[in-house]
Amino acid sequence: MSVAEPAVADPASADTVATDSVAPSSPPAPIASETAAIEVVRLSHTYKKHRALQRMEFNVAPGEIHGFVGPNGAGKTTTLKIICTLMKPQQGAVRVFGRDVVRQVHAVRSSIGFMPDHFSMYRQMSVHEYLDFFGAAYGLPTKTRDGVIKNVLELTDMDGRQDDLIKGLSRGMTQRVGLARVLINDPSLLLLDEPASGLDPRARIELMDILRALKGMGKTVFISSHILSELAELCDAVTIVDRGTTKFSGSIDELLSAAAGLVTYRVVLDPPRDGAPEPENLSDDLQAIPGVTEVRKCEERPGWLMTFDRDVIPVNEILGGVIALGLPVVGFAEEKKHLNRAFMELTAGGVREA
Ligand SMILES: Nc1ncnc2c1ncn2[C@@H]1O[C@H](COP(=O)(O)OP(=O)(O)OP(=O)(O)O)[C@@H](O)[C@H]1O
Repeated sequence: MSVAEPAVADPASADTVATDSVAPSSPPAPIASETAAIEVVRLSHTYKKHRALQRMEFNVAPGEIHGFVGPNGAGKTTTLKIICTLMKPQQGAVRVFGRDVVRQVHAVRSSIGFMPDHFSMYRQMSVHEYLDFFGAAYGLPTKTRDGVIKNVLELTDMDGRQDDLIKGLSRGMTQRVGLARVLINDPSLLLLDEPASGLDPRARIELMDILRALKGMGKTVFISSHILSELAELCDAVTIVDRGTTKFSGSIDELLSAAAGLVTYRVVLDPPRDGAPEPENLSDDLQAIPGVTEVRKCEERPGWLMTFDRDVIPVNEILGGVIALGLPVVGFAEEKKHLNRAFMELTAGGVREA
């Protein structure tokens, strides 16, 4: 990593670093609030003879958390590397806050923080030494670095861990240090390639909470994953890609309506008093409600998952059917997990379950 030209990622992972940049002679012009955080326009990329991206097209609005989802080999990492200026677009254009990733590479780099899917850490360093190293690489003056490091450790819920050695950290903690690293230059846009991969459920939830807090600070978060359900609760919008093409790009609500009529609702019942068992045949009773196609117990949270086709039977009739059974209903809400079904329809490859 060069100090004068802070890399936004592990340079070793770059295939073709964009080098024909034009150094800005004056500070970049202010960004209009309506300018898209990311614009990908008819982006194509071929590795030797293998076409990885074919006229990929989508926009990311500023301030949103935007999921980038696709099966293995769909082209997510290639797209991310082009957005973060580690590779040049062969065809098409990419702009970050209105700035071209080839012609305005310095301005783009100063506005982004990229966390690759695999990144090497200096395992013998303490957390503070590691972040201080990257702070220096980003050109932060020595006297301000400690304050910045304190801030990014707070943001990533790592305060008090600055003296821990990186080699002793769990995978979840290591990911947080990686996130702290990309926050060092206070980027407006975070590009995160599969940040939740390999994390246990608790670490995933904690990571998602941190990303929500970063959104609350006005940052735009672009996050890739194989797993749509992992992002559904987090994201405002999602782009689904398969075999290098965009299959869907829009809000989660638009994705829901683009999906087939099949939906899953989670019904939560007031638990029986004094540890008494749930009513017998509960599953069969729910299954017997007209229009219900599948019933199963929710594994992660309390409640039962009921699947039905809302184009065939209105949601309120299903709820009416549950209440008519005399069950003490305390919750009835749509499960975003059935987005997986939309994903399966939109992609040929399918989704890897968490
Ligand atoms: N350096 C490379 N040389 C040749 N082919 C490559 C190279 N990098 C990626 N590819 C191929 O390009 C396609 C897109 O790969 P990419 O890594 O962008 O997909 P991805 O969606 O990130 O996949 P994954 O989720 O598995 O990381 C894949 O078929 C992949 O094998």
